[in-house]
Amino acid sequence: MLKAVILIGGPLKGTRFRPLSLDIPKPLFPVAGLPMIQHHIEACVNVPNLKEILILGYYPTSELTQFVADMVQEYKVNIRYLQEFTALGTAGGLYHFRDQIRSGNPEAFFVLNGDVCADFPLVEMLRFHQEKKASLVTIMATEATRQQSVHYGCIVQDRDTSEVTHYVEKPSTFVSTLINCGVYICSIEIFQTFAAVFNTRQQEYYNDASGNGNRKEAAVIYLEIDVLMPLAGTGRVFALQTSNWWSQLKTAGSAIYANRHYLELYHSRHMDRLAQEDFVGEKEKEKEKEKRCNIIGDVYIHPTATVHTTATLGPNVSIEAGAVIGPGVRIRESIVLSGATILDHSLVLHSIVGRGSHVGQWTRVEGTPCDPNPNKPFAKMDNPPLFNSDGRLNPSITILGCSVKVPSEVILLNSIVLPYKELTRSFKNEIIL
Ligand SMILES: Nc1nc2c(ncn2[C@@H]2O[C@H](COP(=O)(O)OP(=O)(O)O[C@H]3O[C@H](CO)[C@@H](O)[C@H](O)[C@@H]3O)[C@@H](O)[C@H]2O)c(=O)[nH]1
Repeated sequence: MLKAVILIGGPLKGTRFRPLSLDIPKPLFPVAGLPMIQHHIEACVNVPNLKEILILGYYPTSELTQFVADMVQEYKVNIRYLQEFTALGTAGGLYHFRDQIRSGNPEAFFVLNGDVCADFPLVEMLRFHQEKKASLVTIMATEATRQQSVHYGCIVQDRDTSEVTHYVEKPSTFVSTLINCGVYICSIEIFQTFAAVFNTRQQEYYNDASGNGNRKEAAVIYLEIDVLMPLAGTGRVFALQTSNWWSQLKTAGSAIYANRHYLELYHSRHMDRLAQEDFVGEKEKEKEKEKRCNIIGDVYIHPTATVHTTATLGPNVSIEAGAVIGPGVRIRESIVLSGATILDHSLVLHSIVGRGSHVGQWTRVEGTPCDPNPNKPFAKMDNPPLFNSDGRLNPSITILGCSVKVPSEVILLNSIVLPYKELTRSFKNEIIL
């Protein structure tokens, strides 16, 4: 039997996702029509013999209750949210909730960072992990560019055995272009390693009574620094390199990128989720066309959204529940959240329109894509800071927080608008507080 753990962190961790994480916990932000971590859950339920999914974080339980209930209903699998009493690090929660993870005697469990998106090769990882009899942990790994690799966990691997011989978490100088994707499968014996780290921590904690404020919280354990780094080179950690699509999902800009890739994955797994003509039977096609808007490429439209027949959506657009899209509207590479309204003939490009926001007529809402450099093989998304060194806003996607009002006939370019703001004019490269 197998289990899976999804690490979602807590409210303070989602700061780069503001203003979108102000009204919804970041792990529940919808990408391609599903809350971000529902994609993880879907990948997990497709693994044969996986009996339980535990979501670990330090968000208040009330923020996850409805989501967990919906997931249990949808996938008919045990799913629970376990709240850490404080941020315990990427392995502190695994150790703290060890009894819940070990109950039922699983042979192994997956650990997935909640802030990555991917075509998760979980079944392949399981097979690989089972072949490597000595393995305590198998890491999903991918190739990055030399420059970008240092922002990730870097892996040196024996090419013949796939053993991880050296591991450095976010090194200050180049180590390897093979990086940790934040997705693992662990044998149950890993808890002995966690226990050893925990006990050492306890000792350090009680030995350091200096009161100088440097005392580390005894229960905090980082999987990467406290477990993977010391285990590398002992023959107990392996890495499975994948060429599947993978990215971090740290910023709102990366949500647009993730949206595009998850929509693309629906081609092979969930054609029913894509608003396309292909899957309408020949006979119905003409009838359907009459009431459908114009769809270009991959588009997701929630069944409760209303889209005017003269609107044109796509490619790579998600329209969430209850959104209203007026006549002649054009939307590309964007996410329109629930209850938002886009009035007649407006244009939305590379943007996220927040929950319940309102965009007037003949208005242009436009951002700059933050895609990986297409000319560099293995390039990942950059996660640039909000401001560059001259104090200027780095061009990024345009984001409207929840319940923002944008008037008719204005242009909003590369801007971030905080929730509940009523704009009265055009803005360019600004954060509107
Ligand atoms: N439950 C819980 N989850 C946590 C905690 N701290 C972080 N997490 C979750 O663990 C994941 C990774 O945490 P970060 O601290 O943000 O690490 P990172 O910078 O993303 O780096 C990690 O992921 C990279 C791949 O995306 C890796 O390359 C890198 O080695 C490392 O594992 C995120 O989903 C985050 O929400 C915690 O205290 N408790």
